[in-house]
Amino acid sequence: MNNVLNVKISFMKAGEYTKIGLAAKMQRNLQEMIARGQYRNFIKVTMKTDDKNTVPKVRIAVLGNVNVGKSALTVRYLTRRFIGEYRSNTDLLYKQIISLDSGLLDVEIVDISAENESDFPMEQIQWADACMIVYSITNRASFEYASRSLAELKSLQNPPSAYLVGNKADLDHLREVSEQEGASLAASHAIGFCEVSVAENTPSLYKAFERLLIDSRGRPVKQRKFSVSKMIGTLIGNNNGTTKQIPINQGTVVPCNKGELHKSRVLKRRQAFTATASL
Ligand SMILES: Nc1nc2c(ncn2[C@@H]2O[C@H](COP(=O)(O)OP(=O)(O)OP(=O)(O)O)[C@@H](O)[C@H]2O)c(=O)[nH]1
Repeated sequence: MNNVLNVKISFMKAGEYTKIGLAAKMQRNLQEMIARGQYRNFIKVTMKTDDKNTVPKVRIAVLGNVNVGKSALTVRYLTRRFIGEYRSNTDLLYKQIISLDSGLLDVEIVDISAENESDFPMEQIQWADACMIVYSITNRASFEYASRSLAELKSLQNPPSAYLVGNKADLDHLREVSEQEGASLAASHAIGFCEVSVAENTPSLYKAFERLLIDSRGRPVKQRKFSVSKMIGTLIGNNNGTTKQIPINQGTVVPCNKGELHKSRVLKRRQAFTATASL
């Protein structure tokens, strides 16, 4: 049995839909090969596109206090599924091509693990074009964290677009924050707001993400330190043992170790792309 299969394809002339379709087809074939046991440990598909023909990129940071449902919310948006438990203390980078009425968007979402309440994750916020601020309606401290985060955003010179989400609306009997308080906080920052239950699949969650994507597309492109490599990467199986794949449906997840992130890992991720797993 082969342990390693490394596949690299370059489509220089094909249109975006063709490239994405071909990459998805190749990914499916590879998954079948793994299922048949032909390759065990490590499979990588890299698709390079020419620089001129790229899908616009939008980066979203999902920010909120611990346990408010940031990971569940992000995965719900990307996969329409609810997954109850996630590893804490790990920032996760999700990549997915999303189709809006206005065209395709290459969306990257960082789900920021709020390890230390007093530390505002400035690096990730500066990286992002847009920010989804999440609190739990059952936890007042998380609402206060959201309020502080919005104040921090306001103080930035070029703040990302933002949207406020009150999660766990299904737990109304445990409610500590009224819907009116959420709406007022959002209104005071002139941003959108909705309450959702990620567990129960509230449709307004999708609209909230869409709003953020549309808002951030209308903003000037951020000047970034690092050039963008045009890559859709998929890595399935085990790699070096420091990161763990989270295979969820179709797409891409990059788990980033906390320590690494704090050393600008996310900002440098295009230079040192470590691991992606199929969503
Ligand atoms: N009842 C209910 N539980 C939810 C909902 N969303 C998330 N949860 C639960 O809340 C807990 C925390 O969810 P996570 O997605 O891990 O929260 P997080 O904000 O990413 O947590 P950290 O990574 O620790 O900061 C899990 O037990 C989820 O199952 C919801 O809408 N309703």
